[in-house]
Amino acid sequence: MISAYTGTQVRAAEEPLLADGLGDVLMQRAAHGLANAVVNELRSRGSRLNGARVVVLAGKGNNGGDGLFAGAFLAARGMRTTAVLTGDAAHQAGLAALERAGGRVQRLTDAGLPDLAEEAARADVVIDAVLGTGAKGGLRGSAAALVQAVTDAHRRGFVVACDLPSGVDADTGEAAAPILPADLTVTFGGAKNGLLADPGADYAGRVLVVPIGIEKHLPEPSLHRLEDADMARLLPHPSRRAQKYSRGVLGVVAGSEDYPGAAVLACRGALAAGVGMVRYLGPPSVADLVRQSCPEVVCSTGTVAGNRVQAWLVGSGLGPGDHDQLTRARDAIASGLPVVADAGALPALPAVLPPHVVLTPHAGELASLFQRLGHPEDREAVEAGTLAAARSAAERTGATVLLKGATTLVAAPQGAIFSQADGTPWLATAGSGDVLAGVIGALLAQAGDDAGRFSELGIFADARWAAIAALGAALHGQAGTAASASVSGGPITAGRVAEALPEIWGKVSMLSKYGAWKRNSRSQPLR
Ligand SMILES: NC(=O)C1=CN([C@@H]2O[C@H](COP(=O)(O)OP(=O)(O)OC[C@H]3O[C@@H](n4cnc5c(N)ncnc54)[C@H](O)[C@@H]3O)[C@@H](O)[C@H]2O)[C@@H](O)CC1
Ligand SMILES: [K+]
Repeated sequence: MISAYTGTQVRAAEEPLLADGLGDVLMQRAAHGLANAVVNELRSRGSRLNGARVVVLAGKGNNGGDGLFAGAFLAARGMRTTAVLTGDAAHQAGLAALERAGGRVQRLTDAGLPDLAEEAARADVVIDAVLGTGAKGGLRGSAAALVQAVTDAHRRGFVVACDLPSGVDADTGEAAAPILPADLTVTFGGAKNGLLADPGADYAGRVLVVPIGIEKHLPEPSLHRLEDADMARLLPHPSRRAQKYSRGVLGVVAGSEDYPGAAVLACRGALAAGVGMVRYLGPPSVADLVRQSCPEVVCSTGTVAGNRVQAWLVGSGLGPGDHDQLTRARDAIASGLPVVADAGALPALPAVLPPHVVLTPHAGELASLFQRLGHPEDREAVEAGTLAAARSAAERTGATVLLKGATTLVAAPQGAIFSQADGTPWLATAGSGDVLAGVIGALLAQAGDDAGRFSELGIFADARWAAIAALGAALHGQAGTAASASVSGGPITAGRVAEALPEIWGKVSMLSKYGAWKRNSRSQPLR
């Protein structure tokens, strides 16, 4: 599991070491990690180290200090290193080290700005060390103008952000333009929340965490990302004596005369995600289409109360006029069973919900939900602060909220947050969300009552609903990526995502089987 922290949490973890006079040591470790990452990146690109041109944009705080010391390491390895001091001051020891190692120092002035921007654009590596966790707001003045000019220029090299791209808020992922998009962010002590939430993640590139010795002082992380090994442990597996009912039955209330395909795609997503059985409830014409497309699904026009299931999926492909379907959606919520509530169900639900209801809005739907709750926010505001929006929606509704996007965030009402970014932009295609709802519904039906499986990973009680939704987002994202890879990175349809999912499930599960094999391989043979 990848853990992330607010800037404040990381700074608090540094405190005991700073109190012991180890501030310089921490900075050396950070700078060394940064310089190593630059060297590795140059090597992996087949570039020569000796003579490589490095430009360090250095602010006046400790982030600039990290950048200057890293520049000193690189200059000592024979790289032509220039530090551009963007503020009215600079970290003195870092500056001295850089100069001792043979680096050049330039102070940023309005007159010199075009030449310095040109030098950065021509460099093999630009290190962005202007602002770190101590920043208040974004870049200003000539530093902002320089970063804008370097961003606009046709660059030949790559950009490495020191701790985080300057202008990204470490705690929230909010982005104050201009920001130099990084190819790689080297972050110290622990990942920052803002690197794993949009829009900050847009600027971070790959994220590398460099340990600096504060790790044992870090508190509980404020954000988690499931990795394959976690997924392997969380994915349900049928017991030897399983039968279809014991494996979990999902009831699906989706699709309408106007959007019948949503029902089919939701059912296909659920069937691909290991559920024992899918029961579909909806209008006769949609039920007919579901029967033809997915003969495995048991269809009826009945009521929620008349169908025995372990979880419900409601809302995909429903409009405000679909009264019978919306009544079923509300009945499903009232049943007390786990529910994934998507799309058309979102405006029709009670204002206060339990954590085992998982809402799956995109940014526009979340903005509408806020308006309905009397807290007007527009889509742009949600997109500008996805972490805060997801968290606030979960707090206000009491439900688990999954906010769809390039980075999908899942917020539990008690505060746990998961961030998954396993997908491809090709997943932004009609019907993709219906498949996702199906996958999450299937997981709720199979794993909802298995709290122990989650507590083994330190995910307790009501946070498990968020973990299930994050697991669904990860499977769906990986399936989309695999589907696109199977057509050499080309476009995909939602149906292909469902088709690709069982193999992703199998591959991820092999990780846990491999773990079991390793354990067995150390034990005595049976005969
Ligand atoms: N505290 C420590 O011991 C360590 C800190 N580290 C580095 O230090 C960074 C944090 O350092 P600082 O607390 O000095 O903060 P920053 O380096 O993020 O910058 C804050 C400095 O810039 C000024 N400033 C704040 N907002 C600004 C803005 N919008 N525009 C222009 N100037 C602004 C502040 O007055 C302050 O001088 C981390 O991100 C990390 O890179 C690492 O060296 C590891 C150890
Ligand atoms: K930075």
